Amino acid sequence: MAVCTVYTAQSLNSSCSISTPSKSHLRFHQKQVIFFTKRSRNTRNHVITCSASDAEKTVVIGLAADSGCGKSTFMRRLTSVFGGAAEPPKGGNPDSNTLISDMTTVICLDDYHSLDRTGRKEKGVTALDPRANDFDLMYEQVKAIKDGVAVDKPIYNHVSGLLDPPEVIKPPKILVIEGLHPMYDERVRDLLDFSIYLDISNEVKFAWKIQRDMAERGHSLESIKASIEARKPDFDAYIDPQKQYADAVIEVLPTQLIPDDNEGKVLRVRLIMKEGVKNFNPVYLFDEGSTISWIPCGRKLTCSYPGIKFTYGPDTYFGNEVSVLEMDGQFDRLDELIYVESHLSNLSSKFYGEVTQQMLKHADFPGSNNGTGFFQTIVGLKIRDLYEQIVASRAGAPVTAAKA
Ligand SMILES: Nc1ncnc2c1ncn2[C@@H]1O[C@H](COP(=O)(O)OP(=O)(O)OP(=O)(O)O)[C@@H](O)[C@H]1O
Ligand SMILES: O=C(CO)[C@H](O)[C@H](O)COP(=O)(O)O
Repeated sequence: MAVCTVYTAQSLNSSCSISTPSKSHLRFHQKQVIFFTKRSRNTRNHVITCSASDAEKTVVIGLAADSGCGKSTFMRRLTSVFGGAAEPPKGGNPDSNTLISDMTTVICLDDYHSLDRTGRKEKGVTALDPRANDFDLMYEQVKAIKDGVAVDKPIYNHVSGLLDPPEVIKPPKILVIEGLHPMYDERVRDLLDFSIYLDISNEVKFAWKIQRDMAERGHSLESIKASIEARKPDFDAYIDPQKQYADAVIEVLPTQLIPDDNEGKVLRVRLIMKEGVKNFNPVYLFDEGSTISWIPCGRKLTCSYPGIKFTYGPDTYFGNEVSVLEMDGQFDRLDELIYVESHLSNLSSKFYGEVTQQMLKHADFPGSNNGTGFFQTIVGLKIRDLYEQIVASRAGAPVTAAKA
């Protein structure tokens, strides 16, 4: 008996084909709703390909980071740039990890855990281990969404530690896949139009974990230390290496402005931007390509100890040419951020002061007084610009026939 799945096409122009062992290659022109047999053990060798017209294809963004490293906060800043509030699917599983707004759908890759909490314990693997994740399904579903086809995505329930029944994800304008492994599998990586890695140094990760898990969740210092230590080998093996593939990396380190600081409160944040990425022009300070060091604490920016220092310049990162914008220190007054903003170029803002406006709007989010919030907001604007460029270039280009 064949297993049937309903795929709803986003676009009236979606073009689909199915190749089966018996009927070599059938093509469909999509009208509204299509019923297809899904590739399964019972329908061996059925391959279904279905794509929206190029102009309507979903733009896919990857955001990688370890747990507790600011992905949700970044996503809230990003969706705000697009103007809408993101909410879980209406009427769905209350423990869904998905967030939907007018323009964006954010899915959490934890939903592709193939082993639930008990399964991982029995097999002695962590959630970071590729063996605990279903990359084939992740690839098939992200590809389907990119091609304009809705999917039944599983849900990993963080409350129960179980895999819940799936939820339908319809193709949005922008799909963000966030989690531990968006750039781990080459097939998934190739689907990304832009990728970001949040690289939080161990010292800072520890400080944030203590703040959240001790203060907000009642965990003990020892248990937090033990959990970080237990994850570290797999983090080093499977998560950290993904940063080499990212188009932008936000690196968060302890400050260099306070000698031997180990509090992790004042941060040095580096925005590492790959050169030559399609539809992405790195931000620069004063003079593109030059090496600049700037302490803006004068008449226009209030700085208390230890002050603020910006640096900017070209560098290499995993063999790639990059531009790096760095901010060490923190802002005293967010409204004065406009002074810094006005010295940066290629921000992709739509009006003078947009970065400052976004920062003021979310002044209560973690990291709003330092480079984490500032650079996350800038990357949000760059993603909006990338999306608009992709859409504009598709609109200008002749519609290509879908490939089977
Ligand atoms: N920029 C920041 N500055 C200070 N603390 C931060 C910052 N970003 C995140 N945090 C701390 O880390 C915690 C986790 O942040 P967030 O929920 O955004 O991370 P996450 O990667 O989505 O976590 P998880 O994967 O566990 O859901 C926050 O509650 C806060 O304590
Ligand atoms: O690394 C993680 C990503 O968020 C989680 O630890 C993983 O998803 C397992 O979740 P839980 O601890 O709720 O079972």
